[in-house]
Amino acid sequence: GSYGLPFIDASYDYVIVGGGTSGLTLAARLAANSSISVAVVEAGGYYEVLNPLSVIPGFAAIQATGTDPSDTDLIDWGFVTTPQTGAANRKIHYARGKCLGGTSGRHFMVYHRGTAGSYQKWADLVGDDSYTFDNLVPYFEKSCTLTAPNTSERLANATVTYNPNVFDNSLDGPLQISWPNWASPLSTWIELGLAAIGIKPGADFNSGSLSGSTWVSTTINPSGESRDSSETSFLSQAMSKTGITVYATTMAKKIIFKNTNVAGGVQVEQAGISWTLTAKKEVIISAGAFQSPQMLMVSGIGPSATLRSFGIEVISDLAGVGQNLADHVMFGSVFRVQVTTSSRVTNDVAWAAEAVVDYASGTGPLTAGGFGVLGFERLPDAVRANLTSSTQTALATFPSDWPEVEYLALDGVLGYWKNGLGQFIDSYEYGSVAAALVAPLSRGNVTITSTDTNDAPVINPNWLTDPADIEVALAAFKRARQIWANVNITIGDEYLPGPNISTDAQILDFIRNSAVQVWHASATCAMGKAGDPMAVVDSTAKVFGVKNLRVVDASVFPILPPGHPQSNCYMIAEKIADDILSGR
Ligand SMILES: Cc1cc2nc3c(=O)[nH]c(=O)nc-3n(C[C@H](O)[C@H](O)[C@H](O)COP(=O)(O)OP(=O)(O)OC[C@H]3O[C@@H](n4cnc5c(N)ncnc54)[C@H](O)[C@@H]3O)c2cc1C
Repeated sequence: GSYGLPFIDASYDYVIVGGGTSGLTLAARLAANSSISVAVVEAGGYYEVLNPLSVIPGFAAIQATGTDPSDTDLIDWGFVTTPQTGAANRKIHYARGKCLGGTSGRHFMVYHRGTAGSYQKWADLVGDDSYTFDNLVPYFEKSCTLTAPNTSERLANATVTYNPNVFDNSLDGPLQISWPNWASPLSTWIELGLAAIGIKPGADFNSGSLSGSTWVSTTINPSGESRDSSETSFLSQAMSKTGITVYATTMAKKIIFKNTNVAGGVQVEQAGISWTLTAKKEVIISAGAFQSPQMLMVSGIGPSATLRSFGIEVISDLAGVGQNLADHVMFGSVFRVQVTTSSRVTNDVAWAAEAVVDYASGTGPLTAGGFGVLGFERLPDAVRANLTSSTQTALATFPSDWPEVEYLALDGVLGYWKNGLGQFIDSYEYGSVAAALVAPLSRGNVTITSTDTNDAPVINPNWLTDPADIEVALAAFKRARQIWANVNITIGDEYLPGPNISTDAQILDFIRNSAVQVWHASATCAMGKAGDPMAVVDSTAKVFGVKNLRVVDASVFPILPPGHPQSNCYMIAEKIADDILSGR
C-alpha cells in the first residue's frame, strides 16, 4: 500500500470515506483482490503518533473520554451534544476517533457479540435471513483471531469462560481477541456481588447469548498487550500486502454525482485545497454514526425539507437519514474499597513505577482497561412486576433474550465523568458498579448546520427521554446498590451518590446529572426493506434512490444490539465486502 498524493485528481475502483473501524476493514478486504483499486480518505492521522499513550489499555479511560466539552485531544473530533433534556440539560462531549482506526483507536476494547434474538430482529427488519446469528457467525469469525487467556499471569480466582467454537483461527482474522494479563481484583469481588443477586458467573458473550457475568474478551494484542484497532490489524496487513491507497489527514467534503443519481467520486480537501477522487465502481461512506448521515445530507441525500433549507439539491429524499439514533447510557454507585484498583497508579509512585516496568514485559495492571467482569440481565420478574404496564408493554417489544441492563465493574470513580482524571480523588481506592441501559426506547437524531463537513453535525442523542427508560434506570440503579450490598470489601458508606440519596426523585436527579454515554451511537442511516419510509440502505448497504453508493459502519445497524458494538462494526464490514466481491 501507499499514501495518496494530495491535491492531484486520481481514480480508483472504490473510494471509501472514513478510515475507521468498519472503513479500514472493508478497504483491506477489497484491496486484497489485486485486480481492484481502493482508496481510503481519512481526516485523521496515526493515533500512536498523535497520542502515544492511547496504545496502552490501562490508559484508555483517560484518553479524552469525559463529558466535559473541554475534554478533547488530537485524535478526537471534539463533538458536543445539544443540551440534553433527559440529562439535566447538559451539553455533553461525545468522544469519537479522528484517526486511522477511527473510534477503535480510542475505545475501551471490550469485544463481545449481541444475542441471537437481536440478530433475528435485524434479519426481520431488513427482510434478509443472512442476518440471523448463525448466518453471521462466519463474518464475526473471519475478522478475528482468539488467544486463550494467560492463566499464569491472571489471578487464580479470575477464571475466564469462553467458547472456542465460535472463533476460527484457521481463517487468520487480522483483529486480535484476548484477555489482559491482569485481572482486576475489584472485579473478582463484583463477580460475587452479581452472583448474589442472581447474575451467575461463567457466561460466554460471543455465542449469541447475554445473560450472567463473565470476564469479557477484549481487542488487545497479546503480543505486547497493546490496543488492537482496525488500523493495527486490517490496515497494517493491507499496507504490506496490497495496493491500497490511503489519503490520511484528508477531509471528504461531498459525494460527486454523475447522470443525476450515480455516485461517481468524492470531493476531498487538505489545507483548504480541494481535489477529486473518482470512483469507477462505487463510493462507500464509513464516516461513523454522526458523519455518515452528515456526508449524505451535504451531498443531497436525506430529509428533503432539511436539504432545501440549506439550498442543497435533493438527489434522494430519504426521511431516515440522521434519525433513529440509538445509544446506551450508564450511571453508577461508587464505594471506597479495600483492594488495589487502577487508581493506585496516581497515588503510589513506587507502584506506578512497577506498573510501567511490568507493562514493558506485557504484564501488570496497565495491560487491562480498568475493568474485567461484565454482567447482563433481563430484570427479574419481581422487579418487572413493579414497572408500570406501559413500560412492561414497551419492554415486551424486545426479543426474549435481549437483556435490559448491563452491569460493569469499574476500577475508580465513575461519578460525573467530566474527564477521566476525575476518578483520581485522594489516596483511597475506589470502585464503581455501573448500570447501562441496553434496551433503551429513547431515540435521538443527527442533522447539519451547514453544507460544509468541516462544521460539526448537530448531535442530539435524546438519552433518558422515554418514560420506560426512566423506570428501567431507577430499577437498574437499585440493583447496582444491591450488588454492592453483597461485596465485602467496601469502606464506609456509599461514596457516590451517598446514602442520603434514597427517594426515586433523588436517585433520578443523580442519574440525570451524572449519566454518561457508553459511546455506542448507531442506526442513523438504518438498513431496512425497500418501501420502508425510514430505511436508508438495503440489506447489502446500498443507499436507496441512488446508484453506486453504500454506507458501511455503525450507522447502518437497523437496531443497536445489546452491549458493546465493535464486533458488529467489523462484522458488517466483512459481510458487505463479501457482497461486493460476489457482485451483490
Ligand atoms: C470512549 C469510547 C469507548 C468505547 N468503548 C467500546 C468498547 O469497549 N467496546 C466496543 O465494542 N465499542 C466501544 N465503543 C464504541 C465503538 O468504538 C464504536 O461503535 C465503533 O468504533 C464505531 O465504528 P465506525 O466504523 O462506525 O466509526 P469510526 O470508527 O468512528 O470511523 C469513522 C471514521 O470516519 C472518519 N471521518 C468522519 N468524517 C470524515 C470526513 N468527512 N472525511 C474523512 N474522514 C472522516 C473519522 O475520522 C473516523 O476515522 C467506544 C467508543 C468510545 C468513543
